[in-house]
Amino acid sequence: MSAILTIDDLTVDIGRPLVKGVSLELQPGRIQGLAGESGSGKTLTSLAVLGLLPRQARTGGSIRLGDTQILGMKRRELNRIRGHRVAMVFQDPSSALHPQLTVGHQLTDHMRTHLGLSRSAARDRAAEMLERVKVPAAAEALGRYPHQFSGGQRQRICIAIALACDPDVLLADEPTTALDVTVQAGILQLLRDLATERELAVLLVTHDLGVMSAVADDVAVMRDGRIVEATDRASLFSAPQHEYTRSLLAALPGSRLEEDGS
Ligand SMILES: Nc1ncnc2c1ncn2[C@@H]1O[C@H](COP(=O)(O)OP(=O)(O)OP(=O)(O)O)[C@@H](O)[C@H]1O
Repeated sequence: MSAILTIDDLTVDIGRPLVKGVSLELQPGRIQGLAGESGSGKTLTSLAVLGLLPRQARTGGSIRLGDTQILGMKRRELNRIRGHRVAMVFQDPSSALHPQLTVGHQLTDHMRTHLGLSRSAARDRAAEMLERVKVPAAAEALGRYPHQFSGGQRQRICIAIALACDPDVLLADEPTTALDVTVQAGILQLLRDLATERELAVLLVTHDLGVMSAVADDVAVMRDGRIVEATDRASLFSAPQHEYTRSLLAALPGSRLEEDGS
């Protein structure tokens, strides 16, 4: 299958080299995990895809969406791609939503801008999207404000907004880290289902290999700006090749228990 997004030998330098030759391919319907400890360059890699790096950042290599080179694209051109063909979900759903605008307003604004839908068509689609991400009482939910929802429901709303314009690629940066453990699994399952049914290519950035083991098809492990290991999920967890990957796996709660024999 051909890649929808291809990152090739990406470098990011902000006063010093921070991403040092990262290559990744995202395929439709698959979740590509990007793991590694804090500061390894995961977020800078996803920000580069969105063209959201700080102005002083110098980049090298290429990022192609289909056949289009998007690294170094002008802001105006990127705005058309961002939110429409490439969408994003961040760690903290509370700060991603505007507190003083209803959920319906935020969902429909986005669709009207990118898809040119009429007010009523956008509203119908917004209700459908909320239903799909399993926000209860979707039609009434459109008239409510973000603070009237739980953290997990807010993240579902962010996912609905991200997917409202039917993007090809979803970048999810620590999408469950800010959430209660009890709701994390539901959000991950939702991402898994959406990737499959919408042929969505997902880049899932997280430091948590437990999250990776739940949903990623493929996992790349980053350390100090480089990918040190990239393989399918089963191989990574059953036969990690790199010492650093093994140390990350050993830090997972389940493996500690196994080592203790308890
Ligand atoms: N605007 C910036 N200016 C200078 N250095 C930066 C900037 N943004 C990030 N860095 C540095 O780049 C490195 C990689 O950061 P990045 O946020 O990509 O890591 P990460 O793997 O996503 O970690 P985390 O999980 O903590 O977000 C870190 O050393 C960080 O301090």
